[in-house]
Order: sequence, then structure tokens, then C-alpha cells
Amino acid sequence: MTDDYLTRIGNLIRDARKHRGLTQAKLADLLKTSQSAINRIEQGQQNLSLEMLARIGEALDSEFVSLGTSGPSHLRVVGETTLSGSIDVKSSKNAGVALLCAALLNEGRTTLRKVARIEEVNRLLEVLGSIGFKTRWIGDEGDLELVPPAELDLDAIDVEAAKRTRSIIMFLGPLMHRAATFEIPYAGGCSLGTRTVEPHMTALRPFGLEVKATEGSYHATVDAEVRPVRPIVLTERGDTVTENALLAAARHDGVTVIRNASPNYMVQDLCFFLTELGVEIDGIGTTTLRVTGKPRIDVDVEYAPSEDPIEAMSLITAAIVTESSITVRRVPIEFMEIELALLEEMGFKYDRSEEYLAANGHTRLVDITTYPSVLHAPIDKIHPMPFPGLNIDNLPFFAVIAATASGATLLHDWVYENRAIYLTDLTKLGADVKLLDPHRVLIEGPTRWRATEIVCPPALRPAVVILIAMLAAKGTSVLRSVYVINRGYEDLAERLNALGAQIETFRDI
Ligand SMILES: CC(=O)N[C@H]1[C@@H](OP(=O)(O)OP(=O)(O)OC[C@H]2O[C@@H](n3ccc(=O)[nH]c3=O)[C@H](O)[C@@H]2O)O[C@H](CO)[C@@H](O)[C@@H]1O
Ligand SMILES: C=C(OP(=O)(O)O)C(=O)O
Repeated sequence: MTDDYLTRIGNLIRDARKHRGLTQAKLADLLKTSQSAINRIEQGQQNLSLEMLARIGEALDSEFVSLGTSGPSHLRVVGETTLSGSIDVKSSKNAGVALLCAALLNEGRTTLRKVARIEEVNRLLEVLGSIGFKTRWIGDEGDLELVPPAELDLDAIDVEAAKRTRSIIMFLGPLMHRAATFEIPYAGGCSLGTRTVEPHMTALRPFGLEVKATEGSYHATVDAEVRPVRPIVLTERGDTVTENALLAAARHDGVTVIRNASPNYMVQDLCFFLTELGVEIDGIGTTTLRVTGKPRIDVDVEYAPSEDPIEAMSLITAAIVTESSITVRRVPIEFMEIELALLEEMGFKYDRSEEYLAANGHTRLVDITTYPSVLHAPIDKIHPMPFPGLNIDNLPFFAVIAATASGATLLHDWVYENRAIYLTDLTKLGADVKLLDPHRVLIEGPTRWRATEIVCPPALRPAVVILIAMLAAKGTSVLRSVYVINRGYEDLAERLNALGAQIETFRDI
């Protein structure tokens, strides 16, 4: 029994170490021990003290072992599940975090309606609180009020909270208007391979920003005399980089033209919000944005970010993989059309309601009712493109869908260096997933899912994909360290339980 337990812990440590891309020797360095000790631990041949377990958890940043009730949480999933009923899609993580950063532009009170209560938002609220914002949730629908201080206290920034977010990078654009020099910690978020600050510099240098990467943080200096004299041409059509350019342009006294802008959903929400603040923006939803800035913004503003297309895709995927009929309400259809067209090609049966408008007054929503369907592999490979293409964050869901479909499906994630690799975790649940190279996986279905225990990969969507496969697997599965899921989904387990899933949240000790 003890031996089994040690072997299991050893396997978990090995998986977490590999996910972090560390060799045994490197982990040994971090823990100031020998490589042979790590090898013994991973083989389950070494008794471990609680202290050592906690230190390993910390070194691997995987939270799979720690002490106390605030330790990592895990999910126990009893399958196989058939879902039924209806579920509402929540507002998007990616717009939510952009709007929290945009609140830095406003001297007035910003009220955001129905913000998803996710960990990425919680961390940003800690950061905003640390520099002087007063933030509070109002009611139980996720309304959030943000009141800025007269002066930001940037020296007091909560570095630990900031480092756990990806979105901290979006402080660059707004803070340029508030301070001549400042520091922000390196962004964290999903571990998807190199995501450098360089595209952001292309966007922000024309506004006078220079950034020096120092030990652990970006040191920014702003030359207020420098103004964009030509259109800003983004070197890649990234979402966050477009948002940073918009946040810089919003208070620039003059017109900024941004070319090769991303027209994706979170960028649109940010544009609609900035418009409410009095910034004029032409070209919303296109790749050329013309922004007439407002040097001083002091508006008590209210805005409701739109629904999350990635959460919509997640829920539809859960229905497909569990062969269930459910209604997913409030699907932002403009951002799901290509995914649905492809699913139809694969044999997915569903109904969609008439369109109606989201609370932001712009985004078109529909309700989608799924039906158990017999799926087959698509003829061509599946690859993402910047909007309006198949969303890169939706690609991982096609892995678990392809595993239920008959035939071979090729997924090509040309964007992220690391994300496709995490999809191979599905093999532990019985899927036939071959990694052809770091960007391409070949999936052969259908799959007879079997229950197992897995540590969440350090990437949000692949982690949810594993959870969905666990719903379909007969028996009890365990998914460890689900912070990465909670970073982007509000109460996912509870909301799936309301549809008939059996998922229990638990902690180690
Ligand atoms: C907080 C937020 O909004 N996060 C989203 C945002 O991250 P974000 O905008 O931060 O995306 P990244 O900066 O990571 O860019 C995505 C990757 O795509 C590459 N790239 C992108 C566009 C392009 O035209 N050419 C190109 O090569 C980049 O080099 C990078 O490797 O957009 C990503 C891509 O939609 C999504 O996965 C993230 O969920
Ligand atoms: C990659 C993602 O997030 P982030 O950019 O916040 O890491 C995601 O939302 O899937």
C-alpha cells in the first residue's frame, strides 16, 4: 500500500517535472539535492517528508503537493456521464482582463457587469488593489466596481499576484499615461512556449515606450515627446498586442491608426468599452482601427463584456464527447461559426435559435441545442487562424472531439510551440494521439475512454480537454491541481454537475 502510494506520487512528480520542461538534474539543482535522489523519488523508492513534498510542489509550480486548506484543489470525476439541461455561457476571460486593465485609463468609477469570477481576474484585482484601487464585487451576479486612487502606488505592486497572470502585460499601454518610469513583473499565464514582449514593443515604441528586461521584470521608460507619426503596423495580428496599442492610443491626444489589428472578440469588447469612455474608434471588427484619443478620461462608466466563445466551445465539446443533448445558451455566434461549420462537416447535429444581442448591445448570441451524433474525422487537417478563422484557443477541443470520431484527424497548432504537446495526455485516458512534431498531432478515433489520474498540464484549454474526456470515461478519474482551469472558468465543475456530471472538488490534506 505504502509502495503504491510512493509510486503514484513519484509518477505525479515526474509528469509535473516534464510538463515544466525540467530534467531530473535541473530539478535536483532547484531542490539542492542530487539527480539520483530525484530519480529514486520518481521511481517511488524514496520516503518523502511533508516538507520535501511541499518544496517539490513549489519548485514545479504545479501545486500538486502542499499543506493546509489553501493548498491546490483537485477534481474527482465519476464517469461515464450523460449531460442534460441548459447552461449559460459566462462572460469571457480575455475581455474581462482587458477591461480591468482599461480601468487604469479612467479617473472615474468603472463598473463591469457579470464579470466571470475566475482566478485570472482575482489575481488582477489583487494587483489593482495593491497599487491603490478600491475594488468590490456587488451582488452575486459578478458585477465589479473599480475606483482608482488619485495617485497610483506602483512601487507597492503585488508582484506575486502579477506574475501569475498573463494579462499584466496589458498594464504597459495604460501605465504609459500615468508614469514616466515604472516596472512590471514578467507575465505568467499558460505555459505555451515563448511569448515575447517584442510584438508589444512594436506597438508601443511609437508612443515613446522603451522597455528593458531586467531580472524578473520589465523596466519601462516613457518619452512623452514621442508620438506616433505614421500608422502603427503590428508585425503579428495578436489579440493582446492590439489591446495594448488601443490602450496607448486611447489617451493619446490625436489620431492613431493601427494596422494588422486583431478583430477578435476581446478586442471588440475593449473597443466598445473605450467608446463608452469617449474614445472614438472607427473600424471595430476589422484589421484597421482609427482611434481618436481623449487625453483625460474621467467618466463613471458601466459596461457588460460579452460571452466567452471558448467557454461555449468547451460546453459544446462536453456535450459531443458525452453524447448528450443539452442547450448551451448565449453562444457568441460570430466567434463560433467556423468551429460549428467544421463540426457539422464531421457529423455533429444541433439546433440553433434566432440571434439576440448580448448586454454590450453589439455581440450576436444564439442558443445551441446539441444532439448525440456519430462523428467522423474531417477530410482536411484542422488549423487555427487569427479571427475570422478557427480560434486558436478552440483547437485543443478538436483533439478530444477527434478522438471520439471515427478515422484519423490531423491538428496543426502552428501558433504555440508547446500547446499541442499537452494533448498527448489524452493517451492516458485511452485515446490514440500521436505527436508528429511539436506542432502537429494525429488522432485516431473512436476511443474507448478509461478512467485515470492526471496532473493538469500548465495550459488552460488542454486541462479542460482532459476534464471533458474524464466525463466520458467509465470509472473514477482524478485531475490534479486545477488552478490552471480555475484561471479561466468560473465554477466549471459545479456548473457541469448541474447538468448531471459527478465531479467532486477535494484538497490533499
Ligand atoms: C489574454 C488573452 O487575450 N489571451 C489570448 C491572446 O493571447 P496573446 O495575444 O497574448 O497571444 P500571444 O501574444 O501569445 O500570441 C499568440 C501567438 O501567436 C503568434 N501569432 C499571432 C498572430 C499572428 O498573426 N502571428 C503569430 O505568429 C504569436 O507569436 C504568439 O506565439 O491571444 C491568443 C491567440 O489568439 C489566445 O491564445 C489567448 O487566449
Ligand atoms: C492561452 C490562453 O490564455 P492566456 O493568454 O491568458 O495564457 C487561453 O485563454 O487559452
